[in-house]
Amino acid sequence: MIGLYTAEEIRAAEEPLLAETPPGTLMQRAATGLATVCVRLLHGVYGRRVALLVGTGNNGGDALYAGARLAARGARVTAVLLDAERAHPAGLAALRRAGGRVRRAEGPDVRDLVARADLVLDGILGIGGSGGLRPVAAELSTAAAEGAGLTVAVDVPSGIDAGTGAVDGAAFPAMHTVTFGAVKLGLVVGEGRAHAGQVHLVDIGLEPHLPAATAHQLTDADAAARLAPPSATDDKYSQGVVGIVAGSTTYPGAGVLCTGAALRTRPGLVRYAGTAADGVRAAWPEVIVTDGRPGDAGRVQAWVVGPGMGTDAAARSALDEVLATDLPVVVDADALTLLAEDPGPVRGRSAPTLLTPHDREFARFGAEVGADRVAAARRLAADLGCAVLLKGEATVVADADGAAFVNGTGTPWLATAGTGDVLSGIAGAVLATGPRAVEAGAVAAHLHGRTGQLAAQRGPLVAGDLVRRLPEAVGRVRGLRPDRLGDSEA
Ligand SMILES: NC(=O)C1=CN([C@@H]2O[C@H](COP(=O)(O)OP(=O)(O)OC[C@H]3O[C@@H](n4cnc5c(N)ncnc54)[C@H](O)[C@@H]3O)[C@@H](O)[C@H]2O)[C@@H](O)CC1
Ligand SMILES: [K+]
Repeated sequence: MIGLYTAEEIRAAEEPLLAETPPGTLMQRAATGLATVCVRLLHGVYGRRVALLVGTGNNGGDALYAGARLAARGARVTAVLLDAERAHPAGLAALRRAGGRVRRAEGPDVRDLVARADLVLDGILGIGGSGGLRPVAAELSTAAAEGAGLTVAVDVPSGIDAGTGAVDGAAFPAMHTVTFGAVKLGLVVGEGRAHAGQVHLVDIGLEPHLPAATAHQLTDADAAARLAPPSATDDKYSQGVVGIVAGSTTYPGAGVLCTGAALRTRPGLVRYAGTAADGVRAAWPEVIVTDGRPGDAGRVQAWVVGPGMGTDAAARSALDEVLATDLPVVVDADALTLLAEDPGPVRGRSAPTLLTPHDREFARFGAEVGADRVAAARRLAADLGCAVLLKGEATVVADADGAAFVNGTGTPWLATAGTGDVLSGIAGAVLATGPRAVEAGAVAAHLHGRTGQLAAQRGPLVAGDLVRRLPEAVGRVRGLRPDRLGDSEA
């Protein structure tokens, strides 16, 4: 698992490391790593035009020292100082010694210089920044984005909150972020995720000083450990039997998709109970189907309740029946709408329980999600005493004790009808194998995202494509490199 940290946690870990190393050591490590990534991304350095956007803190120092290294290798480097009197003096001297040029941010030609660069390094603000970019910095960031060159953020894209990913005003839009010591939470969630682009982690020796992370991102290997194939001694009952209560005569498709996703994730045995029984039976002859109550379906190890089931009295009664069991439950869609009216039955549960709201469903429980998505998921989880999977571009899963996961897989093509029904089916299948609810949610989100990426390789996807591609996605998750940070390179 990849640990995700706030700016405060990073600063606390840096203190002892700074004390035990000669002055400037960490900045040199950071700048060396940064320059190395830039060389790789540029596919050669000689003659390339590099613009450094340099703020007043150590983040600007990192950019200046990295720029000096690139200049020494023949790049044409210009540092653009946002506050000429307060730029890192030793970094400036190093850049000048290496043949780099230095200029102020003011002037009509600066925008052009930035837009024409092959590489723009954002050293405006690091983890010491607060609030959005000031006007000149914002204008130059826009020029960088509109230009033809690579945009690379130093440590964090300037203007994002490193701990939450919130953007208050303007922020630097990076294609790549080279981050130091540990991955900051704000690089993988909320608006910060889109601004960070691909994240590259540079080791500066911080790891021994880092606390145990309270937020993580799963790798493929982590997810694969929860998606192990059946052993030789398994039978159809021993792999986690899933019960699905989803779909209705009005929305049979939700039942078909949710059931199919559970079946394709963990094809031991899936049972279905609900009024979409005919549709489910026709689509999935492998499933044991009843049009009666959940209790009529037979024994299961976990329930999924909600997608397309409606919100009438019969749906409420089915939800209450499922929640009254001592079995793990995934609560989704219509069941969330019902639950928001009276969350009592979830508060009293001791078995693993996972709620899977999107933002509007989340708000029905009393508060908007807001800019800090991890905090929002933690808050609702603590309030209800269960795990909460908050869907989004980077899905967040949090537990009542504060443990959180931020998903790193997926594609914007997943924003289409029925993909949520697929996610809850996957989550039910994983939950039936016995993990904590928060872990099941994290594995399900990871696999769902990977399946989306796989299906999107062939163009636009619909939810049924996800169900079809799930077995292949499970296989790929088992086989991929173990050290990937979502789509990013660690
Ligand atoms: N502490 C260390 O040992 C290391 C720090 N490193 C770098 O240092 C960075 C942190 O350095 P700093 O603590 O100097 O912080 P920053 O480089 O983030 O800069 C903070 C400065 O910016 C000003 N500022 C804050 N918000 C602003 C805004 N919205 N607009 C304009 N100015 C604003 C502050 O007044 C302060 O002077 C890290 O992100 C990393 O890049 C690395 O060199 C590795 C080692
Ligand atoms: K930066």
